[in-house]
Amino acid sequence: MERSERQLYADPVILSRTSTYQRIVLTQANGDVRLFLNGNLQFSSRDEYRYHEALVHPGLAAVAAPRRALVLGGGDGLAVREILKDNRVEQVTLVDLDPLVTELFTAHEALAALNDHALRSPRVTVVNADAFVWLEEHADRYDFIVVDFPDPSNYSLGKLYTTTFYRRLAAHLTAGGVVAIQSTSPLAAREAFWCIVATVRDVGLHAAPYHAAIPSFGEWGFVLASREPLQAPDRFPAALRYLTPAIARSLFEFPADMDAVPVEVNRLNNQILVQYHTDGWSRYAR
Ligand SMILES: NCCCCNCCCNCCCN
Repeated sequence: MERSERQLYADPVILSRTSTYQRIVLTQANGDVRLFLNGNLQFSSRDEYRYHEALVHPGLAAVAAPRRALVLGGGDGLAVREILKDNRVEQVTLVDLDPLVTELFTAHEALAALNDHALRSPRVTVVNADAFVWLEEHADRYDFIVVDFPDPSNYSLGKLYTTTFYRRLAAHLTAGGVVAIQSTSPLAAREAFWCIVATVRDVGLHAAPYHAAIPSFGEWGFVLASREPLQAPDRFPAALRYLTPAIARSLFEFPADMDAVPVEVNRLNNQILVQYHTDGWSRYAR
């Protein structure tokens, strides 16, 4: 790694690799491990439990009998770790583009420890493929689907937030199934967040937006998509550090500064992307 690249990261770099798809960098300082893909933060080990509990458990708790789960993106295995806490789930399929990421989080002892060795579980199957193509080429249905991609900051990622993608997702849902989507920041990227909500609704799914405070990310947003409106969650696995049913219910309330704004729908031929700015706020752009 060149000195100029090292200077991009606040903490010492402990691992850097270039895969076919992206630059993968891990930093560590005072026990805080951070993953960056193409320079964009994906998690901080100090607070990732908040993000992954919020991403997984409200949606999973809303499924009556979740036997089969699918995770798209999330090659770090942290969302899979959360799903495995629910004993009702028998099988999890993880589809992540980059074999180098899933290998690192399976075989590198310190990294696999972060996901409780979830990717080595006999309940988990890891597939390395482009989720956009994989959904079109496979027919299986799932009770619970997690969408954990990086934010839609370029054309290749933007296609994973379009009506085309959400229609493909809907075709893989069982009748009472639920999709949980990481949806960028409703505060720092307000239009991009509500664009995801509008795009899910445009394909005929119910969308339940919610948000959580993740110190390393800021205020963060998620969307539950389903065929029928969902009941509020009333039960979670015992081993959580952040969520309780009462806290989860409060996350579905939006204060005025994050509330819905008029937005367009994101289509494959009209992508709305997030542009990061150095002031920490993002813009909504084409
Ligand atoms: N303020 C910058 C925050 C950037 C957060 N980027 C979102 C990453 C979403 N995917 C995370 C993958 C973790 N399993």
